[in-house]
Amino acid sequence: MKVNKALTIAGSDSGGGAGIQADLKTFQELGVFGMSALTAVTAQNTKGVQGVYPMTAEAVSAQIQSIGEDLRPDAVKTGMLFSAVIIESVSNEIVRYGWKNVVIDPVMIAKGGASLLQNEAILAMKKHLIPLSLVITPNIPEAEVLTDIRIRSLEDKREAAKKLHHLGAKNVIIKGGHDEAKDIAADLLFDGERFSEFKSSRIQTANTHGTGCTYSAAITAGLADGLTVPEAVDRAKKFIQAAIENDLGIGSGHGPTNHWAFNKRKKEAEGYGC
Ligand SMILES: Nc1ncnc2c1ncn2[C@@H]1O[C@H](COP(=O)(O)OP(=O)(O)O)[C@@H](O)[C@H]1O
Ligand SMILES: Cc1ncc(COP(=O)(O)OP(=O)(O)O)c(N)n1
Repeated sequence: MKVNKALTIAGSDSGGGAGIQADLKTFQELGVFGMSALTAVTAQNTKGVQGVYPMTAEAVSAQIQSIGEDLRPDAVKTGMLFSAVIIESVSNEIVRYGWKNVVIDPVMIAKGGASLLQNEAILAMKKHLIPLSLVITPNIPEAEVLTDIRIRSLEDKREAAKKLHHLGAKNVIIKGGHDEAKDIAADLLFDGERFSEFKSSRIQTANTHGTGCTYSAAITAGLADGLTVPEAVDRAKKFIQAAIENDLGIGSGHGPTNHWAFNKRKKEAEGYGC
């Protein structure tokens, strides 16, 4: 049996809804063997982030090397990277191992407003990491910071996507979660030549903690499985839609999504449901 493997390089969310916990749950649900390199520990729950405790850049490199020297991932994603030195170490390791299926979720700010990336790290992300990406998945505020384009329309999104492609990302997905006035959650994909949109109905809920992490992890799992970028995005969109629609209703703030929902729905469709 061929086992497909995916690595997440990201921060820990003690509340389990975002970060490395969301990534590993998503990998598991999509049948991919999950591995992790921790960049920071956050004390976090559905109400917000109470503390951020970064790892040293050496510790991040050492974890990635342990995986690179032995288990060899089929796809890699990055999430919260926190500092310029961690970004440089991660970029160096990606180059060292020649990893190509690289998904960058340029995590900057948690839903409650806490900063998960230092301001001076943005330049390092643009210079060192984005050129190594097969896919980058910014939300609208992140795309605005990375491109200096104010995004108010589809045309603005297209301009921002082109600029991110110019920075070296082979495929750019600008996510529509923050377009709250629209009843459709539309994610725009640009592959350097063509634009396409992946759409779903917008669900009215406060329980969207970790949507970006879960979505980018699902794309990474798809790439590890050998799907093309559009195929991986299409499946990831269905995965996140099911996860938001069936939220767990736990915690008193922005609750987590439901990582079981996609497979539960699939099993029910196949006649295994109760
Ligand atoms: N309320 C919602 N209803 C349906 N889909 C959503 C909703 N909020 C976010 N999404 C989807 O979740 C994924 C993550 O998007 P987004 O929430 O913008 O990321 P982030 O967590 O990084 O801010 C995207 O596919 C987006 O379209
Ligand atoms: C440790 C950690 N990493 C990433 C995030 C951000 O997750 P995201 O999927 O963007 O969801 P929200 O924070 O916006 O709900 C995080 N919170 N913690």
